[in-house]
Amino acid sequence: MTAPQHPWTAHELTVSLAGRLIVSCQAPPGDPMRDTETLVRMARSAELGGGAAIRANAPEVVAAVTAAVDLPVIGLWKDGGTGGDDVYITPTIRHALAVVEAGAAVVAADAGERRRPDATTFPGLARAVHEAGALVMADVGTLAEGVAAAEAGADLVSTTLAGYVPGRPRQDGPDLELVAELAAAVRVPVIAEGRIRTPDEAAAALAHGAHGVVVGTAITAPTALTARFTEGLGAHGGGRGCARR
Ligand SMILES: CC(=O)N[C@H](C=O)[C@@H](O)[C@H](O)[C@H](O)COP(=O)(O)O
Repeated sequence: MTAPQHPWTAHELTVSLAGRLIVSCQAPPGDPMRDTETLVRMARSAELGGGAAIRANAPEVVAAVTAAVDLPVIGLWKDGGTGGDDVYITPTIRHALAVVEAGAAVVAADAGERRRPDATTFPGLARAVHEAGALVMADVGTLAEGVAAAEAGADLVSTTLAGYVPGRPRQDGPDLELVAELAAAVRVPVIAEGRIRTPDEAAAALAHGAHGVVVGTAITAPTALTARFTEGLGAHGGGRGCARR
């Protein structure tokens, strides 16, 4: 196994993320932004804007982003169904080691106990990633998952899956209650992630005990952001003088 290009210690990573922004540079399947060079440009913009780390999906993108920015890259590999029953964020040790091989300083992986394509468990995956020289971010959806992930050796616990897997309602904004509960329950840094739409919400996450915040859609997803505006216009009326409702 090749050693990662940026071998960060857990302590160094913790210090570098304190109170800071991690920018998730991803695009869904079929989106015009789902292109490695485009995602690299997003990552470089995020670095220029003061981001402290980049979150990126798939080995090819992780490798390209790692080569292009001077920040720690939190890599993942989405594979499989996204229906809530299956683990799709770095579901197996094979996926995790490919992300390490691509140069990620940190591997983000679903820490849940839902269905996986093989016999991988999150504790086994965390061990394998550590042995390969990288750190582990546990993507969790509930307090219990976060506590178990920290016990299993996760270096960071992130609220990535809150509202997307069973256990928590999906809110419009971030699940700040879960952030606070996790921060009180685990000793590793808690990262607030999921549906953070504004700088105020990012600051609120820190005030609720988050060590750092991940923002994706609100920074790097023009299709979703455009749809938010077009839906807003659709809901509140048409052009001048045009009463639509
Ligand atoms: C649930 C899931 O699969 N989340 C993914 C995890 O990598 C990404 O699709 C999100 O964009 C990321 O978590 C950041 O969240 P938001 O885009 O809401 O700021």
